[in-house]
Amino acid sequence: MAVFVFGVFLVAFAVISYLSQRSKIGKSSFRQFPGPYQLPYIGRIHDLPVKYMWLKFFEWGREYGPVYRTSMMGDNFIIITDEKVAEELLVKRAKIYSDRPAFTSLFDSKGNDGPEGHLPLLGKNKYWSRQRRLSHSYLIDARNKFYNGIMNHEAKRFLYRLVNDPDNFSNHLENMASKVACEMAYDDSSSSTELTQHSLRLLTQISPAGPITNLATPLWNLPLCVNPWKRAEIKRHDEERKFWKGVMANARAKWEKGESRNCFARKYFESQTNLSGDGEAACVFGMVALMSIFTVGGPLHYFLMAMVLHPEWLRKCQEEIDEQCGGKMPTLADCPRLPILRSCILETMRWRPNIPTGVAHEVEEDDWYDDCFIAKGSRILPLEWAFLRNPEKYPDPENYHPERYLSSDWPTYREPLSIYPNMKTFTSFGWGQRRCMGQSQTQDELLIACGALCWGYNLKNKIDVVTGKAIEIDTESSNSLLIMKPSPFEMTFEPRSEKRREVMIEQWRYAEQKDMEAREDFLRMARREKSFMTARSTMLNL
Ligand code: HEM
Repeated sequence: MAVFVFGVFLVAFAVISYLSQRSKIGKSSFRQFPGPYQLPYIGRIHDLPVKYMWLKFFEWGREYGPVYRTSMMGDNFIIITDEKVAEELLVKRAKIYSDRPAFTSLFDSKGNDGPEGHLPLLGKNKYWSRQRRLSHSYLIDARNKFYNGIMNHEAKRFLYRLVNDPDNFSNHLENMASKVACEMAYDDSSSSTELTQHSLRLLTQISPAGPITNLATPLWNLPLCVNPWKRAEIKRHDEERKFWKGVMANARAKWEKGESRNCFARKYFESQTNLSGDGEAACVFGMVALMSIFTVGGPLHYFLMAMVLHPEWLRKCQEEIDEQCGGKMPTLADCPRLPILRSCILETMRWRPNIPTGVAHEVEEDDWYDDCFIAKGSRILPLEWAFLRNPEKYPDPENYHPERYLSSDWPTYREPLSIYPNMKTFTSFGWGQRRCMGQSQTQDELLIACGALCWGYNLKNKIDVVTGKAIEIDTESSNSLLIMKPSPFEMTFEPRSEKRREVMIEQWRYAEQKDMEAREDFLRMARREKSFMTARSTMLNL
């Protein structure tokens, strides 16, 4: 019976959406964008591979031009493959191009029913606007006041872990990013592993390669008793909220005892905000923390890969660091003197972009571009993979060329090298009012982490013990989630010298000891102050 009802529903839905699409387009005397022939309702969903979907979009871009249309399951898509068009629509016309499309396999992803959602996925509503403003100001504050120390500390831990357990590098680098995020949000990194797990579950849930309901969207509306996807999402959703609210409650308890150091939670408890309460704040900080794991982890994986494949660039980074940082691990203060390192990082992110499909915006009103009609509700996809493979801006785009930022022979070269290249205008961070808020954090964290890796290690292919030959790395194989990460690969981390190995061990032991002492000193002071305040108020009440 359920299958019959579902079948009727599907057919009715297909007919209605086909007719409404036709009537809308028919109403307009304007041209339509070119694009592949669309089948009623399903559009071209059958052409889109779940794996590496961006490659198909890229191929269509070559066939149909810089802006083309397609559709899937009743949703219209406008795919942009030229950054000038993205600039025109998503930045200059941001007023109507800053909404987000709904994610079918999440409950109320746009936040129409309340504020406790996922900030990057919220529609353009009052919750998004206040949460964005708040997190933006907290991230700036963290950059100015305290995250440098956290990043340095975690980079030292990372290098130390690689000395002892190099084969597990992928987990170590994600854990480093997660610990930085947890410290920034809660002054407590003990939940970093759990945060990473929640990140992966959410990322899977919203990616085309996740549950089938992301593509076969009508399945999401089946009754709960025959809907395993919705039941799984209820579980994931509840566990995620329980986790976020749990860490927030711990942060509040710590703050109430006066034992919380600089972090987002403390700033929130101490200031007036227009959030609705701890529940909303828990979601904002949880989400910002969660956003920083795979976004930083992906480029770090690819940086390692690039350095193994291009030892000449590793050597150049090492020479630059040795000359400019006085034999020490680089810090943010060294950034202006490290253009080669910055170029290698940026080129890594161009060569293997983190979010290759880009993140879709939704247009709120009917609009026209170049005489072509864009219907209200269309999803606008700025195809990042295509922007970063534009041969005019990035000659020989398939290959790794950090020199494109270092030599005036290349179109992307810009002076002074103490400032450029940087990530400020890099398209990967999105567009207009929805542009990423983590760009500075990414730039700083990658500089510290990649700088530390080059300073500490020679990065090489792993040698097969049987054949004695180098194990090749497949640079094209990756996950197919919204945030890209390479398929597992092997490599060798060889300390640059025995002395450097000892320094990496010693500097972590020292940093760990100092961190423990700083925490204990802070606690001692906090407790002393608290007992002083208690005694004072008792005296005043006498
Ligand atoms: C390589 C690193 C990163 C890349 C490539 C990246 C990319 C993006 C992109 C493409 C968007 C959507 C922009 C749009 O809709 O036009 C976005 C949004 C966002 N990013 Fe990032 N991101 C990165 C790192 C981070 C980090 C570390 C954080 C954490 C602080 C972060 C927090 C956010 C937030 C909160 C949004 C939502 C903005 C909104 O919807 O208003 N991102 N990011």
